[in-house]
Amino acid sequence: MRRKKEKENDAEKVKKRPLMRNVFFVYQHMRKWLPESITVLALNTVAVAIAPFIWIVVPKLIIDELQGSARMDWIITVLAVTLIITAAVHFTKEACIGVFRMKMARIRMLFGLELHDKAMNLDYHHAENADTQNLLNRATRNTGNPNHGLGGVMKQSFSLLGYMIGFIGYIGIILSLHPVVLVYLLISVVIIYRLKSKSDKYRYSREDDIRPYERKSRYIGNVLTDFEFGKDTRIYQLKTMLLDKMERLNKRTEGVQKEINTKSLKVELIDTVLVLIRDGIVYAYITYMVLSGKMSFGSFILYATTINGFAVWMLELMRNFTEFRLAARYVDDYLDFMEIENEKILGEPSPLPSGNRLAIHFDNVDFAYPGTEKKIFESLSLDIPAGQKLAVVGVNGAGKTSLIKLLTGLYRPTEGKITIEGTDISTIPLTEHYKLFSVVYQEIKPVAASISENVAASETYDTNRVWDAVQRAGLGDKVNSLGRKLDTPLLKIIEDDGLELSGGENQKLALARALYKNGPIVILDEPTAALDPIAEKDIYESFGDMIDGRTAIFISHRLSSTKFCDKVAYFENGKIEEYGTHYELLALNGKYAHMFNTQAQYYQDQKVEVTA
Ligand SMILES: Nc1ncnc2c1ncn2[C@@H]1O[C@H](COP(=O)(O)OP(=O)(O)OP(=O)(O)O)[C@@H](O)[C@H]1O
Repeated sequence: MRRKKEKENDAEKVKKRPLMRNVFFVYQHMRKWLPESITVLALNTVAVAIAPFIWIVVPKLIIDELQGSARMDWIITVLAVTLIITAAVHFTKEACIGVFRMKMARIRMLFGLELHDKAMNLDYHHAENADTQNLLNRATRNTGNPNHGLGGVMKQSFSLLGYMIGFIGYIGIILSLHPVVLVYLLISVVIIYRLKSKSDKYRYSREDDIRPYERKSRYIGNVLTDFEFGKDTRIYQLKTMLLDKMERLNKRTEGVQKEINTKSLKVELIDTVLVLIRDGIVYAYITYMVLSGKMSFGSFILYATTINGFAVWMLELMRNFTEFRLAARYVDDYLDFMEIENEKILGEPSPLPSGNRLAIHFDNVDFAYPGTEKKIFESLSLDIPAGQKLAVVGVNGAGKTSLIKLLTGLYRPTEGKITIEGTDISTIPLTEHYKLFSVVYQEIKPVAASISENVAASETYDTNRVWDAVQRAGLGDKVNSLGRKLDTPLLKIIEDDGLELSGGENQKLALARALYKNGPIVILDEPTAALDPIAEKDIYESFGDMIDGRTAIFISHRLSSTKFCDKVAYFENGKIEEYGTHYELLALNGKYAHMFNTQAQYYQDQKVEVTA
């Protein structure tokens, strides 16, 4: 089973982008964003390539000179020049490391910004898709971890070219010793390298198995530490269940990691034995050459330091190269995410319908959520004339919120079309389309920013308009009672004195945001669920004023609220079962009337009980 999976993974790898393409992708961006980073890279390359040879060549020169004419002034000059060059090379390397580290951090941040921008602009259905979330997690490691993917390519490039040039220098010296020695050294290096890259490939493929465990475990970690889950986790004692789940996930992760480690340990062992044999043979050969008088003592020192340095150099080069290759492979994760395509608009882009009174038409719409079979809507048709206030009601799961998701463009119908003022919405670019709607959802999450910024959804805003929206949404008194008024920061997550609003206050804030946006189509999805009865009554009474003649859709389980709407559509299983005014539907005495009476009866019974 595992074999099969490994093969599948390998086959998938073959389909991946060429590694050099990934590397050039990183270099292109380095050049585009911070061209000086390439200069630093080049300087460091020269320093790295020169450094080891200074103290390989100079001892030979000095020993040969001592055994020959022994000119002290010559020796002192060589030593002085060598010391100056060593100091310059050392300083260049150190300075480059510091500067390059800063440049890399900046470039990773810029890659991160592009990633966030992409994530925010992805079609909404991706936000609910586990595969896309996995891709995003993998892509985020590229920008968050300096050793991984994009960061890894930059980091490993820093010394890699220097090591490669130095490698050529080593080859030249060893070739002058004996070509067979060079061939032998190279063969052993190739064997070790192949073993290591196989082990790295295995690691890469097995990390795919770990990822879902990590994601689930991270989710549980968030639930356990998130303020918002605090009540549920305590009252229902969810802690034990969640910790047990987390423990199981961590054990699975550990299991896979153990298999990966065992494999790389075996490779390390073979590597050590090969290095031992390799060095043993070469040292025996040069010792023999000196003893038989075929090599000077100076040359012995030269070759001994070369062979010694070569082994360390090769290991560094291989490690560097392997990590460079691996990092370049992981750049795929970033590109996979960045290359996710949004659905294209159909045909020529249409301009946004203009005006504040827009008619909406659902024309034979079919819809199933991506990756699911079940049709939520089948041949659904619905007309909402311009300026109409439509109440959408029905039991849980009837499709009310799905209707809104389709209208606002978060999902696209599988069949049929939705038009606004006759324009098929699938021909309107989404960023334009979103401008049409002022929506208040049942669940609202303010962001950690000031009240004004939350209302205006921007750092720049018109304070008078923000005040107006806040007051109309019924939040005026609350804001007036705060020391910093509209500038009060929300949430404690960033500011210590951040304000935590109650559920109902949050809903009023969402209402204020919708009023501020002033979109021509207003959608209220259970906007009063968390409001107290007085606030709810105030909102209903000012509903007409808030809507101000716009087309509005009002989803609510509180059927008394539908009285404020022109029409009511009663949904069941994705179909409109009943349609008419509130009073028409009551007179019909069907499902809507039954639901309404059930709710009303509950209140009447309470009244009777209290009177009794
Ligand atoms: N992202 C999704 N993927 C798959 N199915 C979904 C998704 N969101 C909702 N559904 C399914 O679509 C159906 C309709 O859900 P929808 O949220 O539209 O109902 P609703 O009428 O708004 O319910 P409620 O009154 O509880 O808010 C439900 O069966 C639900 O399970």
